[in-house]
Amino acid sequence: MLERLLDGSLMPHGHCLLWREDLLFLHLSGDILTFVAYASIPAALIYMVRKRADLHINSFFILFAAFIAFCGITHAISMLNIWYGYYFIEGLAKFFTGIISILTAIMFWRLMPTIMAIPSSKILAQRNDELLQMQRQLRQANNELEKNAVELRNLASTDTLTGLHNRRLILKLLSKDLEISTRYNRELSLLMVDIDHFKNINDKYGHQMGDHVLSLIAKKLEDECRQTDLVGRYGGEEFLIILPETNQQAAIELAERVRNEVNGLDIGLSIAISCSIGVTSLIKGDSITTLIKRADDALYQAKDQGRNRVVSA
Ligand SMILES: Nc1nc2c(ncn2[C@@H]2O[C@H](COP(=O)(O)OP(=O)(O)OP(=O)(O)O)[C@@H](O)[C@H]2O)c(=O)[nH]1
Repeated sequence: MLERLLDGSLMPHGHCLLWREDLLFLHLSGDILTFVAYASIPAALIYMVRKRADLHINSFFILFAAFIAFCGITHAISMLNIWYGYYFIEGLAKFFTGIISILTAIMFWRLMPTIMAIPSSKILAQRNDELLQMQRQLRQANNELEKNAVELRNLASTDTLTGLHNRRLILKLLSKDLEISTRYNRELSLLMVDIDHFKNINDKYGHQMGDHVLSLIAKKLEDECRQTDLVGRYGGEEFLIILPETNQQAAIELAERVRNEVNGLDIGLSIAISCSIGVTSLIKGDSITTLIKRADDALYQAKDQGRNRVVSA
């Protein structure tokens, strides 16, 4: 075998293409088309890699571009060798193409798990649907949470029996009004309303009737006040009315009207309903504690003087 190689009988005879034009055309056109394609594919791959730097298989695409480029070069040289004899250069190009092909094949197989893990467009569409559904559910849950939060806020600030502001909120509002009135030197008055002998109603007619009377009186207080006045339930049968921009005289007049209306309530009970009211107005240097204390003291005096009356501090 070695002797046959050395004596020259195994050496190829060259590309004479049998001296036929049709074969020449066939080979040439095939090589030209392949060369054009092999030149444009690496350009497309490099363009893609530059635009999609986020893809983690970009090193494979670069190697693949080099592999295609070398294949193109081999085809180009084989065209030249139809007329010339650059067989060494062609052999060299084929050799490097072979090496780069092997590297590409190895890298391709190594990347196979990564490529297989890329989800198909069908799976992506399915996941997208799932995400959209989750988003809808989250939005719905969020709406319910917001609704609950509003309800909780109302519960935290509203007295459930009467629907008035509860003690926490009315004190907070009073503190705010006090601050504003003090700063801008405005008038502010306060009524402390307490139902007289309320215990008797509970004792005689039961707690449920007591609740009913409480809510009727609460409604009456609200009806008698202006929109800008603030009515709250301060304790069991005790109410606080904040009267912004109201002087003592106007507050006493309102208190008398309220007392009269409550006294005139006809609930069909044998016990007459009445209330006592302590009135006070803001004076310089007042704090929420001194203001409430004065209203409370006035209320105490009203009770002391026989109830169903208004006392101003
Ligand atoms: N039905 C009902 N009763 C309540 C509520 N909160 C407090 N009370 C009752 O209100 C009554 C208050 O009684 P007292 O503090 O003795 O006062 P009073 O009977 O109104 O007498 P004076 O205030 O002195 O005129 C008690 O019997 C409490 O149980 C409530 O939410 N519903």
